[in-house]
Amino acid sequence: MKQLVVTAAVIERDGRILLAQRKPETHMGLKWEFPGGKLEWGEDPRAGLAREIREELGIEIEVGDVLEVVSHTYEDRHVVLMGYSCRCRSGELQKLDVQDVRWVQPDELLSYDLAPADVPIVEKLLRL
Ligand SMILES: Nc1nc2c([nH]c(=O)n2[C@H]2C[C@H](O)[C@@H](COP(=O)(O)OP(=O)(O)OP(=O)(O)O)O2)c(=O)[nH]1
Repeated sequence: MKQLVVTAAVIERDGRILLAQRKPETHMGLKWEFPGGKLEWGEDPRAGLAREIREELGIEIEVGDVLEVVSHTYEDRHVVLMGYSCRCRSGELQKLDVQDVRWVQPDELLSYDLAPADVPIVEKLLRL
């Protein structure tokens, strides 16, 4: 089984959180998640997360503290998912490598069809 280290951005703006929908042809296709992706070998996690967000959404973010770290085993892979609190710095949101995006009120996050590994991150967010 492969093991992936994945970073995810919990981006807050005006009290709402950004969710992204995965493209249909990917693992967990059409599930909603916090945008981000796999780290490259040797890459600093915050730099890797800023890179992924630039590539997927065309915006620059400020990556803050770790919100939660989740270990989740899917059928074919073990994912270590690191969720960071983030803010937008500049740029216009574009759907460069995501199916869709949505700014969501925190109390509505759990009504989305989330990637299962993301649920503990949402629960942590809701406890804060
Ligand atoms: N970016 C991101 N990925 C997540 C989250 N939750 C979660 O389980 N994942 C999983 C889905 C994927 O297996 C992996 C991230 O992979 P990715 O987004 O970089 O790339 P990918 O679809 O091309 O992956 P792959 O099929 O090529 O292995 O982590 C999340 O909140 N954000």
